[in-house]
Amino acid sequence: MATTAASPPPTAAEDNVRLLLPGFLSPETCKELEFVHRSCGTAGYRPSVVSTSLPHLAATGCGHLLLPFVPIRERLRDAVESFFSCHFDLFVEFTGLVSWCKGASIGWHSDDNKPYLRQRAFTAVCYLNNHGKDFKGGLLKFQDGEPSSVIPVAGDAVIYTADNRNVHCVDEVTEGERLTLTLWFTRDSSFDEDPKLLSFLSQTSLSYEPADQNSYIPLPASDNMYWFSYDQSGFDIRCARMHILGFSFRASSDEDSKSTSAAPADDPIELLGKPLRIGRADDVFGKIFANSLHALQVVQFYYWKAPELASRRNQTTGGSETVCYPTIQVQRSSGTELPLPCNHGLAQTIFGSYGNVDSVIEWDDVVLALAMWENYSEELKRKLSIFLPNWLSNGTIFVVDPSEPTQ
Ligand SMILES: O=C(O)CCC(=O)C(=O)O
Ligand SMILES: [Fe+2]
Repeated sequence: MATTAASPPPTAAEDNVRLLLPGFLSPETCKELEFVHRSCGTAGYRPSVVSTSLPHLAATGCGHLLLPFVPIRERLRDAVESFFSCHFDLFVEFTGLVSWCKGASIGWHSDDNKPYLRQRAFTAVCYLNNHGKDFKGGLLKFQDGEPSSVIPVAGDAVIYTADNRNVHCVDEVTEGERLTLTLWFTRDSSFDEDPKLLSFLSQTSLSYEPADQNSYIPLPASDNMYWFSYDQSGFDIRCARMHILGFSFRASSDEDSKSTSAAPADDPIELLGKPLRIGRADDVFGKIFANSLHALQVVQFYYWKAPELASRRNQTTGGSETVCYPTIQVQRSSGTELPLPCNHGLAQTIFGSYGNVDSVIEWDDVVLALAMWENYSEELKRKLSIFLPNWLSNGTIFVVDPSEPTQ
């Protein structure tokens, strides 16, 4: 008589437990997500990590910046449901951009290994920049099965089960900033991220007036969320991101700069929530930004679009295209730099230096970037005003076909 032995638990080697998806995101999408993260990121949940979660975006006046994530979440969920054969079963539990900065690592673990993480069924990690070029270290390794390690390449994604068939670790990042988009999927609808996001969006993004700039100006969260601490020292992430690109925050007017030096604010960090300007060496840009995050978003946009701006400039000087620049003066003065506590050397060490940052900038390009950023934000806001009523009536976030009538 045949005996039926209890089957051993499946191992990673013999089951479909993970899949690498090369080139899942386009280079342009990686750059767009990098722009969002470097404009909006806050101190992460672990040391040496900066993160941008979707609820954070929705709660800080940047609900429109959720839009680039929507098709990616959908495509990743389809890929996970199809590979793990669990069609129409999954909800997104968490979506976030994560920077693993110098010193960041995580030891062997599975992603559902804590009582409060049991709801996680699958993980998806998309890499937004490149091992070797943008950072050193930071390989993803699995204890068992194939592929046994993943070398991050911009655009590649890896999907895996969140249980103990995928015990994994990330080697320490020794230089630069390793950027990922991480999602967890759950079968338990009570952990669905969408209702939380919709609740924030319905509080902040329901009214839409075309050309209302206030509707896309970011609102800073509490200052401590931007404090990156490292070995007894630290810096404000907003200042550090500006500094890495060669800019600094300046007082909003000469009057202000006098009062700033005469009567410094109790906590200078609070100045980052108030109107200010930006400068570079002896130059001060004439535009007054609503707060530091507004300025940072424009500077990061300028950095994202730098190659396009340079080629536009060449075309313009060649006479083939006329670009209308708004007039914004640049003053040559030492313009008071805000007295902010920012350990610049440490910021440079933690984030490394970015590629393709010119030491000399064309202020005309910053003016053009500002106009392009306004158009970009306006367009996303307009799209959100079409999508949001559909999302609210469905209770989920999905790509809406704009040609379909609103429900
Ligand atoms: O970023 C990766 O490669 C994996 C991240 C990870 O293991 C985690 O966040 O739990
Ligand atoms: Fe993990």
